[in-house]
Amino acid sequence: MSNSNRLRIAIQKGGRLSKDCQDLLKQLGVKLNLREQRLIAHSTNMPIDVLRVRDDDIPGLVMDGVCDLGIVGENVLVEVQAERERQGVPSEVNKLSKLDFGYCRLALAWPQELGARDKSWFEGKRIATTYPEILTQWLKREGINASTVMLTGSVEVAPRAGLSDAICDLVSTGATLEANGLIQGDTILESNACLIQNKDLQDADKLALINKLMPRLRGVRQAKESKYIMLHAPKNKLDEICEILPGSGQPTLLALAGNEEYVALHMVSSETLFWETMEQLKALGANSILVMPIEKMME
Ligand SMILES: Nc1ncnc2c1ncn2[C@@H]1O[C@H](COP(=O)(O)OP(=O)(O)OP(=O)(O)O)[C@@H](O)[C@H]1O
Ligand SMILES: O=P(O)(O)OC[C@H]1O[C@H](OP(=O)(O)OP(=O)(O)O)[C@H](O)[C@@H]1O
Ligand SMILES: [Mg+2]
Repeated sequence: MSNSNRLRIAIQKGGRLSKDCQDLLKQLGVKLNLREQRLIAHSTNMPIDVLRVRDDDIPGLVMDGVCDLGIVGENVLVEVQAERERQGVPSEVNKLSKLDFGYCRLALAWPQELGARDKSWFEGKRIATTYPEILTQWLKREGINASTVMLTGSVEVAPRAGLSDAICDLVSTGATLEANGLIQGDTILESNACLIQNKDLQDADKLALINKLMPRLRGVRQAKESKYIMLHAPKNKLDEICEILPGSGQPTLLALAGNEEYVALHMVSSETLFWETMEQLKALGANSILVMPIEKMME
């Protein structure tokens, strides 16, 4: 168990998730004294310490109570959980929230020159992966008898190097597969970054701090999805204009100095305005249409 009375959060030190994690903590109002080489960063305005580690270590640190919270890809979380379950080691965590970054999928791929293949082709083949537990479970579910070759990096070069017949690796844009002459097959897991909590956490002060941060997290996410919309609308077309604005329950209407026919309409929309909607608004006589980002929200 963490013996510090400061909330300990594990994040990835370097790599795909580290910048998003640091940005998220900043948006939550956590000020950090980050020094590149340091393992621990202390918050200067909250009783929080941030541990910067390899992403593979994050689930275990949270499961074992070394850290109270962690931000990690679901792919790594599921892999570590499966490995621990097989070994009979505690593997539960509370998943507090899925986050809106780190989206990728774990997919099968094979050399392009083989052309289209179905699942049965994998029978008896060697598949290189960093995720042997997830892959083995999938192969079992599908009734495919194939062997896994564990590689911690450069999985995409394994077929060319003669280490395997196919791979099972993370894909986002597909550029890595393409650059290595591989075709993407079945997706076996979709993943986002997520926020996890040690399931035995009982310290009242730490729980209170988490309860303070969670509404902020929801507020950050809601703000990202919402827009503040302002426009000038002809009074006689207000109903039609409101009808095409997404989520315009109770817009604010303001008089325009020296203009009896128009009003200013302000509203928070739960989604952005597409160009097509803006063109429709314009056709109804609206003008000065502004769509602005919202930084924070609290309802
Ligand atoms: N191409 C991608 N696009 C978006 N997210 C990705 C992508 N590749 C990986 N991720 C997510 O980011 C996480 C970290 O990826 P990264 O490549 O930095 O890991 P790593 O090389 O294992 O780093 P570490 O040194 O921390 O072990 C992955 O586990 C996954 O959840
Ligand atoms: O489909 P793409 O957009 O090309 O992304 C997929 C690649 O991204 C990840 O690696 P990363 O670039 O993070 O480097 P790493 O292999 O050193 O971890 C992943 O392991 C793939 O190799
Ligand atoms: Mg890693």
